[in-house]
Amino acid sequence: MSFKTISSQLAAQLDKDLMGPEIGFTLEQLMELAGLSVAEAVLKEFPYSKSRKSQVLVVAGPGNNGGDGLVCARHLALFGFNPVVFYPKRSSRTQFYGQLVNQLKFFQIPVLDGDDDWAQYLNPNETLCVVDAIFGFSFKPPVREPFGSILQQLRQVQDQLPIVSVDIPTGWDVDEGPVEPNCIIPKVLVSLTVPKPCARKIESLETQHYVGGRFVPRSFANKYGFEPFAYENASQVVKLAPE
Ligand SMILES: NC(=O)C1=CN([C@@H]2O[C@H](COP(=O)(O)OP(=O)(O)OC[C@H]3O[C@@H](n4cnc5c(N)ncnc54)[C@H](OP(=O)(O)O)[C@@H]3O)[C@@H](O)[C@H]2O)[C@@H](O)CC1
Ligand SMILES: [K+]
Repeated sequence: MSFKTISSQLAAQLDKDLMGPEIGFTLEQLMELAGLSVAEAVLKEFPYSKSRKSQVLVVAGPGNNGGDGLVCARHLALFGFNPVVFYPKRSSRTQFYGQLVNQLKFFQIPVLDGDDDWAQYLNPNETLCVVDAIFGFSFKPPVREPFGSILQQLRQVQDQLPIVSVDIPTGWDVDEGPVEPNCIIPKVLVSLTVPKPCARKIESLETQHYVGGRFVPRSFANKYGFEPFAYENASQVVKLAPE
């Protein structure tokens, strides 16, 4: 396997390091770059064109993975797509999520909550892809509602409606991969900063693998045991060659 991975524990440690006193990134900075990188991966895999449908459904979870989705939706709108955000569980953990929702309203991007009819957007004739920003590296199985039934509905349409997973395919064990039955299989995985071990379980024929979250220098990458990824020019994502 040509790409290095780091465990979920080390990923959380890397996150803490980046936002610690020495380096001092804010969560908002990292989330902005993470969300932008996912939007760029969507643009590369599903090029937006005047004629083709351009609706993208972003399903956002209650944590920072969800926050990445809220940021991604805003950049998708700027890229010319028509995003719709389904945000069923809004944790009031940080007031920043509320600001991200205000920005979506500012862009007139619909933000659906738990009792809206979100499934109407699972129509492959209207929607280009679904961004899975439900859970990232803090997912602990088994899935708790309402996300179990949400994942079931995504699984049912995934062959017609491609899923783009942010950092971790939701429902997969971060280190072991799809251990639970009936996991989703994303068409695109955008690993953030560095792939986690579950990324080894994607099948390159089925899933295109990008790395995004371009915010660490070589020295920091090496400290965590990986080489910086070969981003081109100003691009915020790099596509990893299929194995
Ligand atoms: N440097 C980086 O890499 C950057 C990382 N970033 C992003 O942060 C992500 C990690 O974010 P995170 O730590 O907030 O956790 P995340 O995965 O969103 O989920 C936690 C939430 O899910 C919930 N939950 C958990 N299990 C559940 C279950 N079975 N069933 C139901 N609910 C469950 C849990 O609820 P709780 O268990 O607390 O009640 C909590 O609310 C990371 O993957 C990347 O995308 C970028 O933003 C910035 C740069
Ligand atoms: K995800």
